[in-house]
Amino acid sequence: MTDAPPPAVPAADPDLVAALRPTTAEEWPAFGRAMSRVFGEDPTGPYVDVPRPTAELDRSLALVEDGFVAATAGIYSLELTVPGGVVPTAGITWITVSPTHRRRGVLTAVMRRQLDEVHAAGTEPLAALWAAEGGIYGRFGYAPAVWRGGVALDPSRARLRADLPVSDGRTTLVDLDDYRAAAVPLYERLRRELPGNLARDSRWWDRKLRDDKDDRDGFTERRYVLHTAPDGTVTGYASYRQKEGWSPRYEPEGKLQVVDLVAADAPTRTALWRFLLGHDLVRELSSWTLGSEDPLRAMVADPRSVATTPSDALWLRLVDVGRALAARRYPAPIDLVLEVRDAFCPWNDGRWRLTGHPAGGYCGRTDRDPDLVLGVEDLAAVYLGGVSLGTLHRAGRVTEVSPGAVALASTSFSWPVAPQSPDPF
Ligand SMILES: CC(=O)SCCNC(=O)CCNC(=O)[C@H](O)C(C)(C)COP(=O)(O)OP(=O)(O)OC[C@H]1O[C@@H](n2cnc3c(N)ncnc32)[C@H](O)[C@@H]1OP(=O)(O)O
Repeated sequence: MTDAPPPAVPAADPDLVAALRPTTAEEWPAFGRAMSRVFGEDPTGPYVDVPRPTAELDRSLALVEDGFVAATAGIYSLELTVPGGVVPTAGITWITVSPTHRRRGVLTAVMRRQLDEVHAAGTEPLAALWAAEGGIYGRFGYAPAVWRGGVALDPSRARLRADLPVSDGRTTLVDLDDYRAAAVPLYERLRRELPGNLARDSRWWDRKLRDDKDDRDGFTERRYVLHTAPDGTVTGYASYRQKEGWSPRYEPEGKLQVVDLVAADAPTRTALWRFLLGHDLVRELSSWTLGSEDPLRAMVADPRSVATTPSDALWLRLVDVGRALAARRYPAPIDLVLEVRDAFCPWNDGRWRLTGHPAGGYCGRTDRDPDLVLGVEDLAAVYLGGVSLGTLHRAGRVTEVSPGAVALASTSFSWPVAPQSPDPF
């Protein structure tokens, strides 16, 4: 067993931690503009002077000095699908520190305050975020748990396999109201099957379906399609946008972006892709929404016809190791002692006995000898089943103390369906 010292984690300045406080509705115009300034964008749209309906100001944090908003942070109360269940999750957002205040430990103070408060409240064993840069959050125990595919293909060359199951339903273009009416209940029925999905109430659907011209990057407004079985049941939906383009020799160079695609079964998935790939004049079909293990690559006749550029999507942090590990299911039985290194959240640091099986899990403190030694960010990476613990072991990040423990844990932490994250927040 190796006994390497925990990685150096910046200590938070207690005065900075104490100076952070929630923002208010009156302060929102300054708070929102401070965020826009740091992200390098001009604030536009209806939510410049008032917060979006999804905002939770009581969970926000601001550092205000002489009326100047020097730092911002927020948390959304989310519900995340994990292998075999759904788990209340703190969705970390709005993280900015003014260039006037950089590298003085303000972010570290924000992370300290957020994780302490989420831990103390005891209702959210996980925290999650989308990272602006890959180097920011690892030191605080976060790791990418969902990877997105970055799919691109030329529909004039990519062919679906001839042996895919064929739907006897219909794919139809619909308006936004009909799309929403059908998509909301279908997503609600399916979201628990796919780790990485988030619960969406009407505020989050409003947000997801907003289609501001400023956000289209020259593409059309969104088009909406439903797939309906012969008995009228809606079994899938997709939304997409297009951009016209021509080469100097007047050859088509159009683009099509798939914004969303949900299918209840394989024939529906085939029908939706057949529809999307059937667009003439398009030479590049792309999607940033599909997960890195999306079935599409297995559906085409030539796997090289689908190019992928995977990148990290949802980052996860186990706020409370015991409760987080007990909240998911394990496809193969596991009974191991994990020695977890967590320098930033010492309440997690130490030995945990994990007993898991397909119907659930239990995880509690133990003083037995460990079978595996790993960092809390390694547990975050494998938690949704999208990253193999065996790979982290081969990378030198996980230490195997009991022979066979890596193979067992790798199998038990996996999940038959790879995670996806269609909702950046
Ligand atoms: C979930 C989201 O909202 S993602 C959005 C994140 N926000 C942005 O990217 C906006 C632009 N950037 C910023 O606002 C700031 O630079 C932040 C928030 C990234 C960092 O804030 P700071 O207060 O400067 O960070 P802080 O001083 O606490 O730094 C803590 C440690 O992280 C490191 N760090 C900070 N930013 C970065 C970065 N972008 N990449 C790599 N390391 C970083 C620091 O070097 C420091 O490590 P050290 O102690 O070993 O030197």
